[in-house]
Amino acid sequence: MTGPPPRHGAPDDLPLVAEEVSVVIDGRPVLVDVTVRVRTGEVMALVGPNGAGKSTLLSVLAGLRRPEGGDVRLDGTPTRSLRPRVLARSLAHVPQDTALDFEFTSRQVVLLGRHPHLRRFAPVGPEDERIADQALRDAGADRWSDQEVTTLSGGERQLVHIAKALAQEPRVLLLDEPVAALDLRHQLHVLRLLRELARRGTAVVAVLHDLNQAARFCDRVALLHQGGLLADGPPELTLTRENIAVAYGVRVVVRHDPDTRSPRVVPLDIDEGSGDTR
Ligand SMILES: Nc1ncnc2c1ncn2[C@@H]1O[C@H](COP(=O)(O)OP(=O)(O)OP(=O)(O)O)[C@@H](O)[C@H]1O
Repeated sequence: MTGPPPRHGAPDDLPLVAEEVSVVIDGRPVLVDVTVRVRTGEVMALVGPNGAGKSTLLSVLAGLRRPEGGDVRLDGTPTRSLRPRVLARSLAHVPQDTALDFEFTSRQVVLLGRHPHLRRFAPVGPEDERIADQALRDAGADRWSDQEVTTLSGGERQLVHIAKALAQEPRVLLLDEPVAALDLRHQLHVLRLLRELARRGTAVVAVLHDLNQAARFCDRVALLHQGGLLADGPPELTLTRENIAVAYGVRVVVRHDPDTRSPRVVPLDIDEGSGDTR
């Protein structure tokens, strides 16, 4: 496993903070006064209906989109004042769309994750290669190391992009639907990997659609609804029948699952007249 050694005793460490962030696209408010504090050693799920603003918020957190209002700070410094290369030494972002149209092998793509750490124009060295190979193994993508990424399946490509982010050895890891294209085994592999990264001191934020995965694998769930945070806290406090009805317009029951020891959301029916109908 790549990454920093386990860190203990810093539960209040907040490397990345977004304060009252607002985003307007084509005159329409997409995020409204959203405050998110990303904690070291924690896996945070970002959930919410389609179009709620999850990817937009993630790209704001990643410093890829400048918000119209509010501020994002990395270790207290506004991300807008950091050069992308400097930001990339601390923060990695795995986008939803991982399509690539250049003829790189998986290993070459993963080695790109080392570039923020290299001196300008310096080639990758043996240590970078070791870290990249370890990242490929950790992500479960080493089988395709020498295969061109344009020839990979969607799920294989997703794992390679996760490996690239691991090779960056970030303190903050942001992932947009990281398990969306993966089969059951690879979903579990990646979700367990995120937990292990958090245990070793990484701050992890993942956009997820599966509320039961969020409940089981995440310490905290932030529920976005119409561009605002409807709830933010431990899964059992955010994934309630009431919150889910408001956000998704779906009637559910929430049970305690004795096998996973976490809340389990069972959808019953669409609740006509409520939910995100923007
Ligand atoms: N470039 C853009 N131009 C116009 N509208 C946009 C643009 N980017 C985002 N939006 C709108 O902003 C809203 C939030 O989009 P976003 O992708 O953040 O949602 P999401 O919660 O990630 O959705 P999903 O679960 O479907 O991926 C949507 O209504 C979307 O149509």
